[in-house]
This record gives sequence, C-alpha cells and structure tokens, in this order.
Amino acid sequence: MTVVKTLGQFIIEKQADFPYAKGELSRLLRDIGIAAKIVNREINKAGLVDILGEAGTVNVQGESQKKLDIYANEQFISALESGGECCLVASEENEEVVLLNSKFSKNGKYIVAIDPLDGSSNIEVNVAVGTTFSIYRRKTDVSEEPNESDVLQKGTEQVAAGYIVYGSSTMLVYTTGKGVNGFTLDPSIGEFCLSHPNMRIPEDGTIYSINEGYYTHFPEGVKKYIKYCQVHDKETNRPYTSRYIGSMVADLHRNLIRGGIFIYPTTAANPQGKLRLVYECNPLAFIIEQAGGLATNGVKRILDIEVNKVHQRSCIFIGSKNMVLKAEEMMREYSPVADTEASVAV
Ligand SMILES: O=P(O)(O)OC[C@H]1O[C@](O)(COP(=O)(O)O)[C@@H](O)[C@@H]1O
Ligand SMILES: [Mg+2]
Ligand SMILES: [Mg+2]
Repeated sequence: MTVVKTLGQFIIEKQADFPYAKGELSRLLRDIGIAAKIVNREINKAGLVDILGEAGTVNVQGESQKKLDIYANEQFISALESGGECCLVASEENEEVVLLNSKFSKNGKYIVAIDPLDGSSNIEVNVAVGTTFSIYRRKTDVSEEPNESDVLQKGTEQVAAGYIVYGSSTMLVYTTGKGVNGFTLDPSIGEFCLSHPNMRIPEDGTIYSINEGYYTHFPEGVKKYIKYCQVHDKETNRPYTSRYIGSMVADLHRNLIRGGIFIYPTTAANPQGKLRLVYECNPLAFIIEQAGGLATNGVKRILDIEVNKVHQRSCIFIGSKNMVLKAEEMMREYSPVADTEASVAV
C-alpha cells in the first residue's frame, strides 16, 4: 500500500531545502491550496448553483467577466488576506493591484499575481479550466505600503509558481525552483496528495496546440511551423496531432505530461499577443523550464522579458524543448525581428 503524502506535509518537508525558511512561503502555498479546494467545490457543481454565466461586468482587458471569474478571484484574495503572508495581489480580474490590509498581511513579505479562473470561455461547457499563480518577494520594505512596482518584476524573480487544473480530477502543480511536483485532490479526505513527483516534460512531443482559426493572421514563421507539424515524415513522428482545449492551463498540463508545444502568437486582434505576461505566461514558463522545457516569445526567454505593466501581454511558444527550438528557428527564418523589439512581441 503506498503511503499518501499531502501537499501540506510535502511543503513542510521541502522547507528544509531553504536553510533560512521561516515557513512563510509554506503557509502561502497552503493558503492557495485552501482557496483552490473551495473554488473546485463550486466548479464541480456549477450546473446546480447560480454560478454559471456572465457577471455583467467587464475587466481591464475588456473581457466580460463570468460569475466564476469573480467568485474565484474573491476566494483567492480572501484566503491570501487571512493567511497573512501576502501583502499585495495582482489579478486578471482587478485593474489595479489589490492591497491586502488585514492586521497580518500588511507585513506580508510576498506578492502574488494570479489568474483566478483561466479558460473562462469553457466554464459553461464543462471543459477543464484552471488557476495560475506566481509568487514574488516584495521589493518595498515592510514599513512602506506595497504598490504596483512590487509586481513589475521579471519572471526570473519568481520564488514560486504553479497552477491548478480543474478537470476530470483536480490537480495542483507547483515549483519553488527545485523541480515540479503535482498533487491530486482526494475529495474523500479533502487533501491534495502527491501523485506526480518530479514532473519532466519530454524533450520531443507530437502534439501542437494553437487556435488555427486565426491562421491567416499569424506571422509567417508560425504558419511555416504549423505546416512543418503537418508534413508526413515517419522518422520525425510527423504529422503531429493538433489538440486545443482553449484553456491554457489544461493545454499546458496535457503537454507537460505527454510532450507538446502550445503557441499563442500575435494576431490581428492581439498584435502584442493575447496572454498576460505577469500571471499567465511567467508562472507557466517557470513550471515548464523547471520540468526541462522551454518558454519564449519566439525570440526571447519569457522569464527574461521586462515587465512594465501589470496587465502586459506577450505571445508565447512553450513546451517540449526541441519543439520550441524548431518553432524559434522558423520564426528567425520567416518572421525575423530586430533584437530591440524582441521583448515586445513578434
Ligand atoms: O479563444 P482563444 O483566442 O483561442 O483564447 C484562448 C485562450 O484565452 C484564455 O482563455 C485566456 O485566459 P482567461 O480565460 O483567463 O481570460 C486562455 O486560457 C486560452 O488559452
Ligand atoms: Mg487566463
Ligand atoms: Mg482568467
């Protein structure tokens, strides 16, 4: 009989990896796990409670907010506030950064950037959705009030990052820069249990994930890479298969396990890319790099991109190392950009 290890036990155990750790980061990860369970409960019974559909409000990206976007946002922010380790939250659903003001959180050492509900377009149709989170140390001193500048840090500054995928089972996958581990929620004990230790993404894969509906608007390099994936060539296991769920977390989770590449390039509608650097691209790039994969904007490593705005967008090529290298090669050849532009978008 295998011994079950819960997320809480694992986090405490791994704390030993950080000699100066006082448990603050561990408690912060615990708080995120608690909020994830509460959100999971609502998602699981979404059809039975009044949580489906539009909230009637629009977020800073101009997207109409779903009731579950709002619900998830409130649950994560409230768990972080009462936990006391986080002093400021940047969320997809809040235009401004959210100052956490509880007695404890004022002195919190950490900043959390979050996409509370990823894949919102899939909520009503019972397709996997997710949550992404990114954790940084604050830059302002605890005697000062934290502010937006605390969030404008490169992805390389992340101390931890992860995601939750609410699918056929619910999993929490995270890294603190020492590998990637996955935990499956066991509803019978209400605990995330270690199910995928030391996750590694295969260096090669046969899955490509991109919304081909926008094909005509893609840069030439992306078009060439799609054609490359579709060529018949037994030796290189092509044609690859196309899989696109439309929830970045779910597409990425599949590719992390099976091998594959996820691409969201620039399009006419999103000349800077659609996905948000701070709370979508950076946390997933940290995970994939820690699992042995790559994440770039076609030219530059996602984690090295300068962050100037909380809701900054970027295009992204992420997944199995050799597939991302191939896509980059196509971009260099067919959609070259001057290095100065590299950190914006291609
Ligand atoms: O419908 P499109 O343009 O392919 O976009 C799908 C992408 O947009 C997203 O839904 C954006 O995330 P949100 O749902 O958090 O806004 C990603 O999860 C997904 O990969
Ligand atoms: Mg999202
Ligand atoms: Mg979202």
